[in-house]
Amino acid sequence: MSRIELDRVVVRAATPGGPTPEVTVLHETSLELTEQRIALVGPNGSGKSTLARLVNGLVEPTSGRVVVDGLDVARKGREVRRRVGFVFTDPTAQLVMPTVLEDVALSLRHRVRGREERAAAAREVLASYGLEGLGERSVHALSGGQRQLLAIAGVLATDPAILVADEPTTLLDLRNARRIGDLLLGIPQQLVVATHDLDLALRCDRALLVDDGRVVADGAPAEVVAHYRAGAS
Ligand SMILES: Nc1ncnc2c1ncn2[C@@H]1O[C@H](COP(=O)(O)OP(=O)(O)OP(=O)(O)O)[C@@H](O)[C@H]1O
Repeated sequence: MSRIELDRVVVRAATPGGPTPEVTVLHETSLELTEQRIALVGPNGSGKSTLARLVNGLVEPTSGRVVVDGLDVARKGREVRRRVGFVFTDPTAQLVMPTVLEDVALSLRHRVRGREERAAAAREVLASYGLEGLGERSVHALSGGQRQLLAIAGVLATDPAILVADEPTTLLDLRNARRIGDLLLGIPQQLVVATHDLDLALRCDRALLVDDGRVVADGAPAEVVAHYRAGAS
């Protein structure tokens, strides 16, 4: 299993024109994440996305270090991004090619050389996610559930060691949320998922409750979710 370490990480952001010149988005945080499935829960604006984005360098610490499988994210960003796949809430953020097949083929570009071989491999990927027959379609002509499935298929096709997902089920109906949740919980890679879907969090191995830029509870999901629910009632 992979290992994600945060060593005294602080994230501050400039707020030009705001009441203060900068805000602390994440107060000093040290963590070691070695479980297979880790959920980040907490209210809107608490810092879950920030924590998730630190793992692949989309957010840089103001101070402290983030280390992924021994690689310092600030120094080895490219290698880290190869190890860490990232899934966004809105899949259109990461579907960039005109058709479904081309999009998956793009994800396979480092692993499969040759146009024909890549197209064949992309078709296999689509079939394994139940998206066969949609290869020639525009990514914009898919349902929300199909689009999120395609985005995850594309990221997993790059063969990452870790998958970080930022609210991957927020835009989906119950059935698709469940389907995507089942898929994410079933992958062999380490999963870090920021989510408001407490059923999904409860099915993880560890949960962290983030509130106002601090990890305020950390441990077994049932306890952490109960703590979160008690605070919200
Ligand atoms: N670059 C930035 N500049 C200013 N403020 C920021 C910046 N990035 C994040 N913040 C603020 O930091 C806080 C945490 O944001 P973050 O997106 O991590 O929260 P979140 O828990 O993922 O929220 P949500 O559940 O609504 O997606 C928010 O108040 C946000 O406005």
